[in-house]
Amino acid sequence: MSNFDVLFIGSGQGAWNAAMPLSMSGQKVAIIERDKIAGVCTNYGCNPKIILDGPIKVMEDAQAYKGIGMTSEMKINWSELMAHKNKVLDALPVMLEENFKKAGIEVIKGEASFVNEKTVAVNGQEYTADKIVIASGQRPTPLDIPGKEYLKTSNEFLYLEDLPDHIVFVGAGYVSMELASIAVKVGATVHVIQSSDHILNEFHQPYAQKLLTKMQQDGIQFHFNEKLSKVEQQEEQLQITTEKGLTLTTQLVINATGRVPNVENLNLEAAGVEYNSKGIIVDEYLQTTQKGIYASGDILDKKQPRLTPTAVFEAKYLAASFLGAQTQAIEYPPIATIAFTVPRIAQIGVTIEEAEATGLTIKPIDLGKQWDFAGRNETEAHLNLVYNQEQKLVGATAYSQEALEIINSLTPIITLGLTSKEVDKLIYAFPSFETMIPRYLQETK
Ligand SMILES: Cc1cc2nc3c(=O)[nH]c(=O)nc-3n(C[C@H](O)[C@H](O)[C@H](O)COP(=O)(O)OP(=O)(O)OC[C@H]3O[C@@H](n4cnc5c(N)ncnc54)[C@H](O)[C@@H]3O)c2cc1C
Ligand SMILES: NC(=O)c1ccc[n+]([C@@H]2O[C@H](COP(=O)([O-])OP(=O)(O)OC[C@H]3O[C@@H](n4cnc5c(N)ncnc54)[C@H](O)[C@@H]3O)[C@@H](O)[C@H]2O)c1
Repeated sequence: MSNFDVLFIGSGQGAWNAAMPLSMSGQKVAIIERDKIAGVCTNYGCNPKIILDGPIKVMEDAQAYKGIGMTSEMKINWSELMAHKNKVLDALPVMLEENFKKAGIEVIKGEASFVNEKTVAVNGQEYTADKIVIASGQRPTPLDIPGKEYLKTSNEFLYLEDLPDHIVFVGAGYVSMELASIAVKVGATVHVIQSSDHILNEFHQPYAQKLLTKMQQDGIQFHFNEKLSKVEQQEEQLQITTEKGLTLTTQLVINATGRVPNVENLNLEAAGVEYNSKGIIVDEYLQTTQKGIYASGDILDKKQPRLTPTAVFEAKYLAASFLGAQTQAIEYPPIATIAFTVPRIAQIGVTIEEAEATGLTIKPIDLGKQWDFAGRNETEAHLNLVYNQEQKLVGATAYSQEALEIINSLTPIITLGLTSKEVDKLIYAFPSFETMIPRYLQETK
C-alpha cells in the first residue's frame, strides 16, 4: 500500500494543472489514468480537432479572395493531414508523462475504483491519500438504439486514416458542427440529424442561424426535428433510419448527442461521494460530499461551460487551496467560449440575450463593412458588444473567421473591467482588430 498527500483520478487538464505545482512544492502526488495520458483535450478533443481544422481555415480564408486575386483551387489530402496530426500529437502523452515523472509525480496506469474514502484500488493494488481529486471527465452519451454497435464518436473521427465519402453526424452541438465543417471541406457528403430545430444551443441564435445558412451553402444537409432510431449494416454500407422514417445510406455515423460524466466505475458509493446525471456534486470549494475528496474539470456538476480553460482554472484553484495559498470559495471569471466552425462563433461575459433581459446597452458592429474585414473579403462578420450602466464593456459575441482573436483580445478588458482611459495606455501592433478597441469603448451609442 502506497500513501500519497494527493491522489488524482484522471490525467487530463483538470488533474495535471494541480498535480504539477503540488508535486513541485514537495507534496507526494500520484495520477491514475486508464487511457492515454493527458486526457480528452490532448488526445480526443481540442488539439487533434484544431490541427485538422488548420487547413480548413486556410482554405476558407484563401477562397474569399477568389475573383479578387486568388486563382488556384485548394484541396486537402486527409490521410496526409491525419498522419501529420498524429506525428505532432502522438508525442504529447509521452512527453507529458515524462514531465510528470520528472516533477516527481507517480503515474499509475489502470482504472481507479474507491475502496473507501481514503483508499483507491487500481489493478488490485490499493493506494491511500490524505486528499483525492476526481478529475475523470466525460465521454460521449451512448445511444441505446438497434445497431448502436455501428455508431462511432468524435474519438474515432479524430483518428480516421481515410475520410469516408458519406458521413452522418447525429446531434448539432459543438462536436458535430466543428467536425462536419471539417469533413465537408475535405470533400465528404455530410448529413446532420438533429433532434431540435436549431444548431449550437449555447450560442446567440441569430448568429447560429447565419452559420447554418453558410454550412448549407457549403453542402451540409440538415435534418431537423429528427431522432436516430436504427442503424443497419447493408453489405459495405450502413443504413440509418430516424423515428419519423427518414432513411439514409452512409459509410460512417458519428454519435455526437452530448457527453456524460465518467462516474460509473469509480464505486463512488464506497467513498460517500454523491453525484447525479450531470456529474459529481461539490461545494464552492470544489469539495465533494465527502471531506478530503475533491473534484475538478468536466466531471463536476456545474453551470460553467465544460471546457479546458475551466478545468485548468479549477485545477489551479485546488492546488492553491491545498498549498494554503487560497482560502476563498472559487470565483470564476468570465469564460470565453468558441465554436471552431467556418466561420467561428465566440462569446464572453454577458450574452446578448442576458443583456436584452436586463436592459443593458447592446452595440452591434457590422465588422464586415470595416476596411480590414472588407479587405479580406469577409463581408459577413459581426460583433455585438454589451455595456453595463457605467458604460463598461461586460460582454461580447462575435461571428467571424477571426472570432477567436476578437474575443481573446476583449477578454482582458472585460475580465479586468478596464476603462477606455486604461485601454488607451495599450499600444497594439497595427493594422489589427485590437487597435479599434479604444474606439468601441468610447462610442457606446
Ligand atoms: C471533440 C472535442 C473537442 C473539444 N474541443 C475543445 C476546444 O476546442 N476548447 C476547449 O476549451 N474544450 C474543448 N473540448 C472540451 C475539453 O476537451 C474538456 O473540457 C477537457 O478535456 C476537460 O478536462 P478534464 O481533465 O476535466 O477531463 P478529461 O480530459 O476528460 O480527462 C479525464 C481523464 O480521466 C480518465 N479516467 C476516467 N475515469 C477513470 C478511472 N476510473 N480511472 C482512471 N482514469 C479515469 C479518462 O481516461 C481521461 O483521460 C472538446 C471536447 C471534445 C470531446
Ligand atoms: N470548441 C469547444 O470548446 C468544444 C468543442 C467540442 C466539444 N466541446 C465540449 O463538449 C461538449 C459536448 O459537445 P456535443 O456536441 O457532444 O454536445 P452538445 O450538448 O453541445 O450537443 C448535442 C446535440 O445533440 C442533440 N441531440 C441529443 N440527442 C439527440 C438524438 N437522439 N438525435 C439527434 N440529436 C440529438 C442535442 O439537441 C444537441 O443539440 C460541449 O458542451 C463542450 O463542453 C467543446
